[in-house]
Amino acid sequence: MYIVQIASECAPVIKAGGLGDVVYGLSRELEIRGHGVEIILPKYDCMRYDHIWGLHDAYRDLMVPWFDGAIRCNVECGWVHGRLCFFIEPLSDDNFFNRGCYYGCLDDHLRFAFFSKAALEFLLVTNKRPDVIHCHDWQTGLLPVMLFEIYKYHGMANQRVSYTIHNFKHQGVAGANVLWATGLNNEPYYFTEDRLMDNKHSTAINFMKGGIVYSNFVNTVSPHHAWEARFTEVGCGLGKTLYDHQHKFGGVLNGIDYEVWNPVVDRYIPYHYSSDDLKSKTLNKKALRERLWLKDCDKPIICYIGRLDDQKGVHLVHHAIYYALDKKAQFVLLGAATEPGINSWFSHEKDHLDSNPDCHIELGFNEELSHLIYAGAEMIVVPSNYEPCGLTQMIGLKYGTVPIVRGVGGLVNTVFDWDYEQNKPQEERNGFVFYQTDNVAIESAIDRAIDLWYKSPKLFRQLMIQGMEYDYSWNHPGAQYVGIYDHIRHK
Ligand SMILES: Nc1ncnc2c1ncn2[C@@H]1O[C@H](COP(=O)(O)OP(=O)(O)O[C@H]2O[C@H](CO)[C@@H](O)[C@H](O)[C@H]2O)[C@@H](O)[C@H]1O
Repeated sequence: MYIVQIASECAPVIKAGGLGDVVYGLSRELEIRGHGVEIILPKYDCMRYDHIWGLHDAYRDLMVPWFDGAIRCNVECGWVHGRLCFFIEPLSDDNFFNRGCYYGCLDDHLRFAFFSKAALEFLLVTNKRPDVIHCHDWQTGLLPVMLFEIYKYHGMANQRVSYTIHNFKHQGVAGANVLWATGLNNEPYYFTEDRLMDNKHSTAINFMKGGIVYSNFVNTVSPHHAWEARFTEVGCGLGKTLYDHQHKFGGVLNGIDYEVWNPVVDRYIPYHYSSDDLKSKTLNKKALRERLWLKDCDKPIICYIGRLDDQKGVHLVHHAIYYALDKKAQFVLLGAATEPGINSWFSHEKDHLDSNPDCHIELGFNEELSHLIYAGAEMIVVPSNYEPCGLTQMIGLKYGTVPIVRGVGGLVNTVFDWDYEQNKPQEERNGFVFYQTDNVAIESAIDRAIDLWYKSPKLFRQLMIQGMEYDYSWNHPGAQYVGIYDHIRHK
């Protein structure tokens, strides 16, 4: 099959969070399975050019219709760790992707509507006719709308779209001007409940809803979150739309790329190790302490790695820091906040804890450091309010870093409580799970983990090894996506 992934991120060249990991890891798995894969991305000024090999012109002067005129684009292509990527660069005063950031601009809806339109134009004029176009998140939600309402009539009638939702919170809710910009000119036609009209604001359109309505198959990134999105408030207003389209909606658990996230081969950690040899994990712990100026002592290290965002349960992350320190553990946090309030809150905590020899707070995005933290820490907290899949607990498992998670979304599908899991025997349990959102809930899970570390080191070690032996690679999800592609191709 010939598959084109269209997304706003692809790790490690463009990565703000887990979306980037998934686009890269899934593409690699599909290639291993013998399929042809290309990836179309925006050409941001701030992407990691050092991860692109052989960047060169692929198409010049691509004219992309936009409002009453057109925007001229160049398309460049190069290899990102073996994956063929096309980067779209619009050349207009809008400067859509030359802003020193990936997201967070007031006109994000226009930036990514344009990107989706440009990606389709590029496929059209270069005669690329993929069997499946795989779109991701709200940024590309309008792409299937444009494909089936416009491009289908210009020679792209056989293309099918698979649409993956990584986060229901950000849906791309915008005014009608986007319709005019993208050539979806018939406003009354699109402004209906069964098409693009936002379920909460009847004067707005919703990109993600468009993706759900128009794509041939829609999925979110774990089976449990697929259920939550339909039946609870975490669908953020799209539950009814998902219900109406339930025949083509499901949950596919993400994988982890074990070429990138694997302590046996990880190129960012000083000591490689596997479940047979955990001594080298201790050497990484020492290296982590040296790097972050933490005291060398007989305490476990608990970490948090992730965006600092309401979704991630920042109040519990904050509480976990002080609670862990109180319970004779060290704490390392690596995170970036886009919201100014959360950013200044954690900056304040960083200043406050700066001289504490048991704690390090690193604010910002640092891919390399994240690998050393996964390798050096013994526990990772993931106290999310909601979590479509969650990659950090799966990476933690692979590195023998025991997850302490809140039982929501994909965390339910991947972490099984050492003490209380009913459906797995003791030798298949791999972490600690709590359910409520209050401090007491996370405290009791942290207590159980720290107690096991101090009082029963052999059992803690066994728990680490059990986690490392889980297979959360792309192997299984890769097969599921191929099944989906096959299904929609033959419909
Ligand atoms: N400051 C930092 N420095 C370095 N690395 C950092 C970092 N902050 C985060 N990361 C890395 O980014 C990734 C985050 O993965 P998450 O599963 O938490 O994704 P996120 O919530 O962004 O995405 C959404 O999409 C993913 C993919 O589908 C879903 O798993 C998830 O539930 C959903 O919310 C991990 O690889 C992590 O190591």
